[in-house]
Amino acid sequence: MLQQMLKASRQAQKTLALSPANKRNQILETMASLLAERREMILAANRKDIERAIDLSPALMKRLELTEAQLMRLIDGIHVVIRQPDPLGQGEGQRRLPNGLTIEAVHVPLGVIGLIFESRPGVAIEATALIIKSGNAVILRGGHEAMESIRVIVDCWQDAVTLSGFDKELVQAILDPDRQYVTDLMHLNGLDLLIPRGGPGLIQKVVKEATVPVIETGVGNCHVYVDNMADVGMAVDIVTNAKVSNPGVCNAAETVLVHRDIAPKFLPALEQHLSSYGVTLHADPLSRHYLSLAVPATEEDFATEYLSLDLAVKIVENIDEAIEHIARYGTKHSEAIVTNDYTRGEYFLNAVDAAVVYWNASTRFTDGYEFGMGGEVGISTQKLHARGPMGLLALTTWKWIAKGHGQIR
Ligand SMILES: NC(=O)C1=CN([C@@H]2O[C@H](COP(=O)(O)OP(=O)(O)OC[C@H]3O[C@@H](n4cnc5c(N)ncnc54)[C@H](OP(=O)(O)O)[C@@H]3O)[C@@H](O)[C@H]2O)C=CC1
Ligand SMILES: N[C@@H](CCC(=O)OP(=O)(O)O)C(=O)O
Repeated sequence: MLQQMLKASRQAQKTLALSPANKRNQILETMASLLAERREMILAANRKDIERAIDLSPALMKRLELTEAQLMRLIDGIHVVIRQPDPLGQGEGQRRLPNGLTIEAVHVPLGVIGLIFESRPGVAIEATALIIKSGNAVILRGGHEAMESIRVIVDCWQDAVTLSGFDKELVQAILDPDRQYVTDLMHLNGLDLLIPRGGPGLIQKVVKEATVPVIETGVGNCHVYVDNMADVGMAVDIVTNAKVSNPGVCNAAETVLVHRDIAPKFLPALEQHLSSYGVTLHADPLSRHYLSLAVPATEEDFATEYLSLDLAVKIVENIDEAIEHIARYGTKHSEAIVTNDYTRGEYFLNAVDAAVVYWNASTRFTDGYEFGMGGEVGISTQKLHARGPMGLLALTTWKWIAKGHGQIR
C-alpha cells in the first residue's frame, strides 16, 4: 500500500515542484476558504475524537481538542505562509569561476515527506501548508486519537489541491491506526524525508530502525534559570507562562533552576502564584526551605518531561551550575535565563546548546506561528539539516546550477 502511495505522491509532487509560486499559493488560499466554510464539520469530527478518547490526561485532551479559535489561528497561519517569499529557486547569487563557468546553489523541494505526528489535529493543517508551499508532497500519519479530525482535514486538502488543478495525491494520509504502517514508513524505500514528531519511544525507534532520511523532532525537557540578578516579578510571570499556558506541549518548562541568593524572595512568590493554577512543585532539599507545599524531588524528576501541571525546582550556586544541569538533563529544545545582567545573559545564550535559547522570555515561544513562519512542521532538536521550528526553508534542499559555454575539465 505504501509503495503505491509513494508512487502517486512522487507523480503529483513533480508537477507541483515545477509550478510557479502563485499556483502553490492558490492551493493554500483554497484550503483557507474550505476550512472556514467547513468549520462546523471539522469541529464535529474533532468532538467525535474527543468523545472516543477516554484515557487521556487533561493536558493531552487539550492537545487533541481543536477549538474554533485555534482553527481561525490555523487559517491565519496559512495566510502568513502565503505571504512569505517563495523559497524555491532562491540562492545566494551566482559565482563566476576563472574558466567562465557560473555556479549557483538554489533551493529546491525535498520531494515526498512522511510526517508521523502526535494527536494534535492542527498539525495536519499547518505542516501541510508549509510542505505544499515549498513544493513537496506529504504522507501524513497522525496519532490514533485524532483520526476522525485528520480524515476531514485531509479531505479538505485533497479538494483544495484538485480545485487548484493538481493531483489529490499531493496530500495523503494513513488512516489505519495499525502501527505497522508507521514502521513501514520508516523503511519506505524512496521516501525523501521522514519527520517523526512524538515522544522518546517513537523517536528512538525511528533513530534505530529507519532506513530513510530522518529529521528528529525531540522531547522538550525545558528549563528556566532564574539568576540572582533577575526581576522577581518578571521571573514569576515567565515561569508561570512557561509552565501553565499549555502544559502538554514540548516547549513547556519542566524545571526551574534558581540562584541561591534570590531563592528566599523568588520561591515563596512563585509558589503562591503557581498554587493558584494547581501546579505541584517537586523540590530539592534546599529549595524546600522556602516552599511550604512542595513534594521532594528525586533524581528522576529532573530527567522527566512531565507534560502536566508539575514543575521540578532546584537551587543552584551560580550560573555555571545551572548551565551544567541543563547540559545534563536538557534535551536541546528550549532553554531560558531570567536576568537583568547583560554579561550573564550573553554568557547563557552562548554557553547553552539548544535549538532555541531565551533571555527574559518564556520557552513557550518556540513555535513556528509565534516566530512568524505561519506554522511549523516540527521543532527539530537535531543539528542537521534543520534546527528549531521548521518552516519553508527547512523543507528544501540545494541544487547547484552550473552554466557554461562548452567548458571541459
Ligand atoms: N519537538 C517537537 O516538535 C515535538 C515534540 N513532541 C514530543 O512528543 C511527546 C509527546 O507526544 P506523545 O503524545 O507521547 O506522542 P507519541 O510519541 O505517543 O505519538 C506520536 C506518534 O507516533 C506514533 N508512535 C508512537 N510510538 C510509536 C511506536 N513505538 N511505533 C510506531 N508508532 C509510534 C503514534 O501513534 P499511535 O497513534 O499509535 O500512538 C503517533 O502517531 C513529548 O515528549 C513532546 O515533547 C511532540 C510533538 C512535537
Ligand atoms: N507548536 C506547539 C509546540 C510544538 C508541539 O506541537 O508540541 P507537542 O504538543 O508536544 O506536540 C505550540 O506551542 O503551539
